[in-house]
Amino acid sequence: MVAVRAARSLNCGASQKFESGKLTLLPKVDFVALPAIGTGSKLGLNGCRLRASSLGPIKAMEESTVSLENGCTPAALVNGKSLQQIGKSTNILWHKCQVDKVDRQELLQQKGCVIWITGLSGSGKSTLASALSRGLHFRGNLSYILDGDNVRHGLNSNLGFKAEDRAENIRRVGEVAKLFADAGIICIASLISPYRKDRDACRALLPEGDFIEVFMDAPLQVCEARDPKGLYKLARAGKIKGFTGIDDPYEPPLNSEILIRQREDQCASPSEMAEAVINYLEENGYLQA
Ligand SMILES: Nc1ncnc2c1ncn2[C@@H]1O[C@H](COP(=O)(O)OS(=O)(=O)O)[C@@H](OP(=O)(O)O)[C@H]1O
Ligand SMILES: Nc1ncnc2c1ncn2[C@@H]1O[C@H](COP(=O)(O)OP(=O)(O)O)[C@@H](O)[C@H]1O
Repeated sequence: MVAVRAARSLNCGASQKFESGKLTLLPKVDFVALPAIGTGSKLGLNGCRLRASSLGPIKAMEESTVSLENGCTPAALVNGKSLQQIGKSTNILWHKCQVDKVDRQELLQQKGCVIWITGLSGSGKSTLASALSRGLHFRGNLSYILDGDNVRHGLNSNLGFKAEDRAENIRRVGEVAKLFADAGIICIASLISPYRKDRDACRALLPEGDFIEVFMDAPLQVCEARDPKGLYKLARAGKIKGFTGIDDPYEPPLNSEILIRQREDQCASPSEMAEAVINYLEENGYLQA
């Protein structure tokens, strides 16, 4: 069963768009020939035009003067803007770009947001992420998946599974997802993300509504019976310590935007789950600029 908060819920029957597990091919995006860029020229995708305000000549660099106090300490002001300290970074300045999120969204004809899929190992997070990305692609919407397993192959390869490492894993993915959303992309983050506090911190990074939490509500028995990687077996045998659901906690969301309830005898197909999320996005205006 799939329950969607603030949008209509979906039952398990197949729909036209996802008949027999297949996605209907919708018209693809057309690319137009790009004119030479200069003052007043416009370029776009799908007939979309950039806002005229974006197209003025771009200054290579604002004249910046950093005055030094006492010979070595940077002053608090650069061109009237104050330098900041963020965490361990001192004397940093936020640079604004002439092309902003609204411009990128107009180009892509969609709104950037984060679909955050959380649940136990084996609950179907990666399966949903993949079906969703495919469904969006065939509709002409740009998405990108940040999968926990995959991100741990690179950006987060220095992190393990202790609570602090999981928290840092989620924090980094939350920050990257925020950048993707700012790029106008529908970012699909698929991680166990077992702690409520860490997920809520990611939610707080984004504008209201742009963090859409999807809870894969599959009981441990269902996930353990699936055990596609054999990890539950190893955890039960004591060969993996601190495995989520076995000897490490999972805190389910209390109020996720979308709930996907899976039981042995009642399980929506991957394309039905994807359709529920796409419906939510459509009904909440994310699939148009
Ligand atoms: N101790 C322990 N606990 C849970 N999971 C473990 C563990 N060790 C390895 N794995 C594998 O790592 C995948 C989860 O990575 P995540 O980045 O999503 O985890 S977390 O959000 O930081 O908790 C997870 O992938 P999924 O099965 O796709 O969820 C597991 O394959
Ligand atoms: N809706 C579903 N119905 C039946 N099996 C599913 C469903 N979603 C996922 N599975 C199966 O469950 C297993 C775990 O799915 P996966 O997406 O890898 O989970 P996770 O990413 O949460 O670890 C896979 O073998 C997958 O084929």
